[in-house]
Amino acid sequence: MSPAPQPIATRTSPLALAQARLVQQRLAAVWDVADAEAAFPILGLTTTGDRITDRALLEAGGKGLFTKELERALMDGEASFAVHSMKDVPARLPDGLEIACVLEREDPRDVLLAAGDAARVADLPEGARLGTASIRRQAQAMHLRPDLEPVLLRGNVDTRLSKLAAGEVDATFLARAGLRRLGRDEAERPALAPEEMLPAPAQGAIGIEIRADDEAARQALAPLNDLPSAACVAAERAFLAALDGSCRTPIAAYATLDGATLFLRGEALTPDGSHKWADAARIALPEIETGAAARIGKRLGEQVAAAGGETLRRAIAESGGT
Ligand SMILES: NCc1[nH]cc(CCC(=O)O)c1CC(=O)O
Repeated sequence: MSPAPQPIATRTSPLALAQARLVQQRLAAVWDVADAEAAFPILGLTTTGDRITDRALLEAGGKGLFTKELERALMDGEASFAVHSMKDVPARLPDGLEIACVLEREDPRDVLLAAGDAARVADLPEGARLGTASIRRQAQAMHLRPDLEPVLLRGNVDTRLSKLAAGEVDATFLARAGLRRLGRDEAERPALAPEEMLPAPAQGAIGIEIRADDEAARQALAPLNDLPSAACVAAERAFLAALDGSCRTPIAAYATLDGATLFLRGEALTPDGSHKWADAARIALPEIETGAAARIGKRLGEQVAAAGGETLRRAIAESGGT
């Protein structure tokens, strides 16, 4: 008798489906399963975040708009796994659920996509219309170029690219990881250096959530977990949690490992980009491990929060974070 199927819950955007398929293929390969769809069926779900297109409503909805329905499927036992872009996962998970696995991370950097092929923010024409729904990218770009005109650009990756091609905006930023997973040529445009645009916490990382008591799911995922990626993501998410915990605030963090030495950069900005607080830490870990990495992230987040003081607290409260 074959074991019970272990369904994979996912959003239904092209990127989310591509990521769920990737997890399905990896699971089938490591467990030598011939019929991947039978063993690990894909359960596509529409989330509140996919239904709402209005920014004000999105902000009122708060955290977890893109994850709640997938988590409900886990808790109800309809799914064994929920596949997420880790940057869309709130810093704190509901009780009884955990991220059991982080796949080896893709390039976490953003690419600039612009009419006229500007490769850097500095190369954009005066007053260019910058389309983004990301308050982080908007604040970081405005910090460098206060003359840019921000325009709300929503929709999935393909929609945004066609709006750029149609001239609705002059420039936008997208994560290289998402473009790569969608097989888009734009992925190979020059990536922005972290000094120019520090990525969102956990950008480029796929995480898989399970019920904490689901031993079969945890065991199935163990060979897929990439410890260095998990440690870097833990540091970045702890930085975010120390400051705010929402994905709609201008907060960026990027960790790398050189051997067991963790280098973490983090920053917070006001939404208009007028203020930026940045800091970094380079610390040798006793071993590559998420707990130690998270402690470094938390400490750096607290330092940046202290540096930002009341100005930063007010900016976070007003940008819809909590
Ligand atoms: N918020 C949407 C989202 N969530 C994850 C990615 C990209 C893939 C990743 O970061 O792993 C994107 C698109 C983008 O920001 O370009």
